[in-house]
Amino acid sequence: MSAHPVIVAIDGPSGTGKSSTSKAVAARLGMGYLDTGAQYRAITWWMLSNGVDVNDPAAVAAVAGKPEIISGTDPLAPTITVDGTDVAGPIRTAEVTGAVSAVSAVPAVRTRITELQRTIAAEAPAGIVVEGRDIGTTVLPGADVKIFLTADPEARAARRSGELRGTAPGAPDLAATREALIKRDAADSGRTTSPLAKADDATELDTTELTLEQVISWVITVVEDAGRKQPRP
Ligand SMILES: Nc1ncnc2c1ncn2[C@@H]1O[C@H](COP(=O)(O)OP(=O)(O)OP(=O)(O)O)[C@@H](O)[C@H]1O
Ligand SMILES: Nc1ccn([C@H]2C[C@H](O)[C@@H](COP(=O)(O)O)O2)c(=O)n1
Repeated sequence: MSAHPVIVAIDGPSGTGKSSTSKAVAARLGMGYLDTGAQYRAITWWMLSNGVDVNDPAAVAAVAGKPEIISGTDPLAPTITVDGTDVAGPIRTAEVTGAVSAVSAVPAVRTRITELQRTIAAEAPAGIVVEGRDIGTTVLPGADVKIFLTADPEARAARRSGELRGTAPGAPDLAATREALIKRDAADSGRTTSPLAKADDATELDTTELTLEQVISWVITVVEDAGRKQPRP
């Protein structure tokens, strides 16, 4: 038996497979799952819905504490609400995707969301897989397992493009998708506060040539090894 519930941090750029991998690992190991990108999207959705200028950091900071964001951590049915409204669909629109990097760069937003993330992780009874951009570096620097997923932009764009074509008529083509994800990664890596970065003690896995199932199996092995290494109570 583990001394404490295992905490797993999975970071990386957009489209590297963080969500798909984290959900599957958490489901198979009976752990919780937290999509931190969904939280930043939720606060961005609230700003847009309330007429806040998302390109004005002071305006965003002034109201960052207002929305109540609640994340459900069942990996088989993750949920996200803002002030009681289910926003799982609306946070995936192009408008939110286009604004989320600006909103998530505001320090007051990061402080607020980081606090939520730490509380959720600390209260997860069976451990949790938390995925995002700064989990291993800033949110949970003491995580038991830290993984940083990468993949080349072509592979990531092809994955995203296929996904968008399946769900959105008139979705952008491969080149536009590639440009958009490179632009978002640059904004997320270039911000001053808690940028997208690999923690020094994270293990990097390039998923370009791997199937999703291969990535999931590799992560499960790493997590199980970490669980075995924990001191017995
Ligand atoms: N190794 C893989 N091989 C092929 N397709 C993959 C692989 N990993 C993930 N995918 C697919 O790529 C798409 C993007 O994956 P996912 O949403 O998990 O990435 P992400 O890193 O969480 O992205 P974001 O940060 O933008 O939310 C999904 O359609 C997923 O099924
Ligand atoms: N830990 C995190 C998670 C996400 N973000 C920001 C930056 C991303 O572009 C955006 C959306 O994330 P996605 O849904 O694509 O995973 O949220 C962040 O700053 N820190």
